[in-house]
Amino acid sequence: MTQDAIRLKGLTKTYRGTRGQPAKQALKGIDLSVPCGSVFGLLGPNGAGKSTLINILAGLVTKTTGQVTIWGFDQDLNPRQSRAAIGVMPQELNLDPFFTPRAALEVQAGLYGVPASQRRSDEILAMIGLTDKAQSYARSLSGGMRRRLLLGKALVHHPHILVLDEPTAGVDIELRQMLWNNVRRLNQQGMTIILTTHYLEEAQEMCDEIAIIDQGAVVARDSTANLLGRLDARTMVIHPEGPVAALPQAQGITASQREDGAVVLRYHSRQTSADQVLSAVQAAAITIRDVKTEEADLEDVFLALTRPHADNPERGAPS
Ligand SMILES: Nc1ncnc2c1ncn2[C@@H]1O[C@H](COP(=O)(O)OP(=O)(O)OP(=O)(O)O)[C@@H](O)[C@H]1O
Repeated sequence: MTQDAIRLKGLTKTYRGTRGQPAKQALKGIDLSVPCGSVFGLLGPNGAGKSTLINILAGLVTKTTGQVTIWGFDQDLNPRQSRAAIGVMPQELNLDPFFTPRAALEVQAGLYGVPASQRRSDEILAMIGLTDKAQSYARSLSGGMRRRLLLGKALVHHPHILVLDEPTAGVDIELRQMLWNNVRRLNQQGMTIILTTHYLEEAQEMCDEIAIIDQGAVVARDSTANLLGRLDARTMVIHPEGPVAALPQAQGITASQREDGAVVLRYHSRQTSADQVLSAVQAAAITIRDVKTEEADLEDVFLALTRPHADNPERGAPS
């Protein structure tokens, strides 16, 4: 299958105002495609519209206008097939406290019409590390175990696409690693993964492609590598051998000195090469004891794209 796992065209959502509140347009015409087999990150500040988007995909929120195609099925024309193609691990720990993990998986499989012969509850329990808790009440499970059970529930109907809404918010390192190992394995087996996260480092590490949403619109959508390449701000930090008489001076380079004596040189790699920066250092008669350069990370890109100020050159039309 070469087509997109998800395709959104002109997707809008306006929540009706309640109790005198004005209506809120949470999505303002989203065009977005998620390639099959990718790990796709959906990022954005609080209130950007990520949950609204995910809930529309999951069939939990009704869109206002636009077209949603999931695994080739138009959500309006083929609601059953499009729902069957996607599994969602929600943010909230909404589990029935009186169900055991095994029962929760079986009931969920029943809801999706998975015949008993095709259910894989034991396999899923093993994968999420809950085999020995299979018969315990959900209310006796720890927060981490509940989260794992939610992942299991999202997988009962063998979906092509797995959506994870803030899966690692507030979880410990062990659980985070377990989740990511599972996600990587599922992706290697061909599953398309869509995830929202507040941990940009995590998105940088996990996602091949990223869309950044801000105020209901896509402000960037690119491969993670390209997004990182977009910001060409560089910092070179030089630890000099001895005291510095004068800071380097050259066009395109902003030099400053830290309290520990290190000289910090900021430049843009598209205009100034590292070689030119080093020449300026030499010209200032600074002997280098140690040098390191720092590149922009996803956090820098994210801030540059979602900063609410008008003087934000990065914040242009979506690519
Ligand atoms: N049921 C609702 N009724 C009215 N407004 C809503 C409703 N749900 C969300 N909104 C508003 O729509 C906008 C987008 O919210 P949404 O929850 O989709 O954002 P988000 O990006 O998921 O944020 P967060 O990261 O904080 O979860 C916000 O302004 C929010 O207040």
